Amino acid sequence: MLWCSSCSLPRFTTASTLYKPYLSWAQALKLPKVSVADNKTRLGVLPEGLEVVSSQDDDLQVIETKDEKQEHLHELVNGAAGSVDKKKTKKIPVEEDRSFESRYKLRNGREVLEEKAYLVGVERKGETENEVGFGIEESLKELSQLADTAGLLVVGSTYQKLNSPNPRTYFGSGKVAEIKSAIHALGVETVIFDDELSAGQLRNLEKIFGGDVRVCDRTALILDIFNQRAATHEASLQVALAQMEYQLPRLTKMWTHLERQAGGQVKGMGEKQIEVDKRILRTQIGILKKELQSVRKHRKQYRNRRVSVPVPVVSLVGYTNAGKSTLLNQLTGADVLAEDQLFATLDPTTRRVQMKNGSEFLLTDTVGFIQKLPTTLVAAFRATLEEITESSLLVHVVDISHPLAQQQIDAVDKVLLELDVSSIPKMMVWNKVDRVSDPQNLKLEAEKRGDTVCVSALTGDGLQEFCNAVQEKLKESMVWVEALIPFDKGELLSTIHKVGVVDKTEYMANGTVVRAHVPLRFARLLTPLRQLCKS
Ligand SMILES: Nc1nc2c(ncn2[C@@H]2O[C@H](COP(=O)(O)OP(=O)(O)OP(=O)(O)O)[C@@H](O)[C@H]2O)c(=O)[nH]1
Ligand SMILES: [Mg+2]
Repeated sequence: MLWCSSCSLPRFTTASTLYKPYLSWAQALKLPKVSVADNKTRLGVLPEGLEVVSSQDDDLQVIETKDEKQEHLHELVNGAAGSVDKKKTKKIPVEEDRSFESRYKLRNGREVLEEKAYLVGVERKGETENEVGFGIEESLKELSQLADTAGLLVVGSTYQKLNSPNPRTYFGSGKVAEIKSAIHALGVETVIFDDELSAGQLRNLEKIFGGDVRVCDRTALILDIFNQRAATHEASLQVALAQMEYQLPRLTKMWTHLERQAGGQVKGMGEKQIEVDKRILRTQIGILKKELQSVRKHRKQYRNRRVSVPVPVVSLVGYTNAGKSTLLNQLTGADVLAEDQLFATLDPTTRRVQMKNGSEFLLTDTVGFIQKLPTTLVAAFRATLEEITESSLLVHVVDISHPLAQQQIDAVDKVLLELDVSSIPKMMVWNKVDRVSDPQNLKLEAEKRGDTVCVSALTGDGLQEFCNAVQEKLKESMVWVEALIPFDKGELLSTIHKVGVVDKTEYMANGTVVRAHVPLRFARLLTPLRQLCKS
């Protein structure tokens, strides 16, 4: 994760040339961004190996005595020393003796040292789970996966029961002190909160934790992942927009250090600077929105062209990591990136699925959802998600082998509600059945529910049933027609086979009688031929 060198906010890099307002401290040092062995040492990865940039000799020692120090730290955190509460501070399982070398990861073609991260969450008093049913430990586990996806190394986590967060520091002073001693003992570089923090909370916590320790929240982490993964121009623009909208309210008080430096004699100087910064950011937001509009216009034209052949569009939606891209790849031979990480897909990909009976539908893979999805992101991705709103059928893909499958379903339904797609027919796919202990029983349960199919996108099990179910479901949004197609209009007949669901064809002396479900727009085209059939 990169950080702004002049303020306490995460620095979001982006492919967009429009947005490069800040330098990270690593860039300021003209070094590839790497992590630190403790709070003072800065290391640069050079082709020849490690170079210690810090001039302090004792920093060198820290690296050499790493294992010893690590042991000592474990003692500290596990309660042998220091004030860390054994019950509430839990180490997320990581390899105990992860060597210094193994912390190196290849990212964007460059070897970098993983930053050490510490996770912090809150359990509301009287609530054992949040609004979509995630308990605090489950939510922290997911946060840990997010951190891993972002390239961070989670070394510990903690949570506390609270009535309501402290407006200044989120937690009370006792808990903040406890976190401080834990993160210093572990040599943590980034503290990640599971809930959104205000600008003031971010600044105050960084001040208390001191040194180079950075504080961020779940939203910033997700934005960072999206930023790393945005592959197309449109995705980069959307993420940049979401990042700026996230930063705008957090600029408050960023410049108050100017007033302090001037001995308080230039009161209001910080205020003015905030206004200037906000204006610059707003201007950049405006430029980005315009650029996005033009990119979207272009995409819409392309989509309209596609719509002129009325092949039904089926959209895959679902929780991140449910297996949407794997399903698309299996059915269409596409090579969309599918991996065991969160938010592997950001851009919608559409491919044609051809059935054995000649029917076709277009299958669209979309960005995955997650609980506590930042509203700024939902808004930024609304245009991409337009693909969903214009589809004939939504297929909700669920990782049924996940212990929190039901909670994930609820979280997806919540986002779908925000997108206002209730009028579009929906069906459910229980994916990853190869990982459940009793697939037969699961299949019976799915049958009982209706509109639910069990598949394994990985092994291909159940894919034929899935396609059949999609066709049945698509019929709901189509109209029934009976038409006489003259023999010289053979191409029309093949289009009916492609875009509709044909029930029966009968060859007559003057043409072919076809009985089928077809999309409404196409049925209108067939009106004269339907009359022929009746006469
Ligand atoms: N065992 C098993 N693993 C699967 C199956 N389907 C997908 N996976 C694995 O689950 C992981 C996530 O799959 P993706 O297809 O990337 O999931 P996604 O829903 O597209 O995820 P996002 O793009 O992050 O929203 C990958 O490691 C897949 O190999 C399945 O049916 N069985
Ligand atoms: Mg995907």
